[in-house]
Amino acid sequence: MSSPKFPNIPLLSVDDEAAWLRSLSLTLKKDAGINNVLRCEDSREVMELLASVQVSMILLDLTMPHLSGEELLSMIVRDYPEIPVIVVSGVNQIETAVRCMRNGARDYFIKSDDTERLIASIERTLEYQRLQQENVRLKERVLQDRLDNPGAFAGIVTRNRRMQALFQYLEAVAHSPEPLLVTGESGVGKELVARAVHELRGADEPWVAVNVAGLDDNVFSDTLFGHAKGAFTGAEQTRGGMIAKAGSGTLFLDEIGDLSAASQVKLLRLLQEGEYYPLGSDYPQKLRARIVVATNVDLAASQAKGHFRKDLYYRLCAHHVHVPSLQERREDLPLLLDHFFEEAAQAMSKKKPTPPSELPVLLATYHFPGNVRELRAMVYDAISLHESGVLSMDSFKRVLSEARPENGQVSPANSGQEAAAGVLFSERLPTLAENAEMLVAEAMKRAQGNQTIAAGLLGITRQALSKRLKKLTS
Ligand SMILES: Nc1ncnc2c1ncn2[C@@H]1O[C@H](COP(=O)(O)OP(=O)(O)OP(=O)(O)O)[C@@H](O)[C@H]1O
Repeated sequence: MSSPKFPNIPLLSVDDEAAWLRSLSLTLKKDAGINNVLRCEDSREVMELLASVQVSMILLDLTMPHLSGEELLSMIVRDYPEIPVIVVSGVNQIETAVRCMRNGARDYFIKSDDTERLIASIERTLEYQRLQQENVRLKERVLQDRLDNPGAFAGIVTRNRRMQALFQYLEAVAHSPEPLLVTGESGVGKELVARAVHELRGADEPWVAVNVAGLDDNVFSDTLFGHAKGAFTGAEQTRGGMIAKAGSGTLFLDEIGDLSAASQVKLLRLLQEGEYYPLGSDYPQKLRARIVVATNVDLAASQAKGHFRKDLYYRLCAHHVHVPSLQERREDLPLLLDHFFEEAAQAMSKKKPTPPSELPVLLATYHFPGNVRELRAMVYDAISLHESGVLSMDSFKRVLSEARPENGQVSPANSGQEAAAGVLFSERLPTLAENAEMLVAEAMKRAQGNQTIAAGLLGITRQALSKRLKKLTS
């Protein structure tokens, strides 16, 4: 099977020496995996070629008959200023190098130099171009405020602005070869996001998900890389491993923040080298799949504390999206509720029930530590108990009251920090009656005027709340 072209837009190498062109192409392929190179031996043909073919960069010799490299450089910079030109010349003169750089060359190398520096410069240029293209695509998307492929996100129910912006970003980076890091609290929909990216890249390719939390290093290696027959006692069959299974599709590594230190080294090597050895095999295999990783751990903090490798962290967050918690996108609650009512009723072959109108109000007072997954579980529980008529709110109320801490403190729906920080008192301590008044007002606000829900938040009966409200207004 022929390996995919890299980079997807070809490099153009211009030199009158055919043997040099051939040897440079071989070196680029062997040492940098660059296998998409156009060669041109006649400098007079370059401008015509550029008019018909798109190239990502030009490697240009200087000493050539008919049209010299310096003359050609000026013409390229004038007509195609966006194409970077790296001069690769036999001329070892500082003045020539300075002149070329002044005239618009991006870099200058002597043919007798070792090729490592040249390759590093080509890689930097390609990376710079990739980021530029990504930037342009992002700008276009933000300006147009639309999605090219909304179908890929059909499974993610939302009308939140941040989620829409996240979808636009994902469309811009979907085809990048670099890994994608998806972070967010547990149950926010990270795997759904990863699947949407897979969809964007062409869902016909395989999707392979591996939860790496708690895998010891041997199991991690065997799961991902596979092994040759007889690699260890009990290895009676060859195992292809998950990377091979993912082919050119997506390899989703969940809970990456919990990856063991030894496995972090292996993952880093895989990403750096783009290939791996199945255990007991001497034949390297190519990584072709897109790697998408997810975690609810704060990886930046984790690497700062030394729990997660810094180099791997930077490699993984080439592209990064953070999925906001459900609490940060409360406007999605009614939509998600409706979606899960439909889904659960269908799964249990029941008629979709009519939910009481106070239900979204009640749920809006809750902080949902388990995010969308928790909401989904609540709905499924309620539907399983439901017989007919209007849906009962009992199962929802039970979860909410169980979530209330023993000391009666209510976890605020819109500010986790408030509870942690406690109440700040001014110099004059408010009286108990004043405090009670403030609490009642806050509960009524959060319950959007619904007395049953407000009473639940305050841990008193509806009648007791009603009495207090009457007192306040009398
Ligand atoms: N926006 C959404 N629309 C519809 N369903 C959703 C949405 N977000 C999450 N879900 C559902 O919630 C559940 C949890 O989602 P998912 O597994 O993607 O979360 P996660 O962030 O990957 O969780 P974890 O951190 O535990 O791995 C799934 O059943 C998923 O289908």
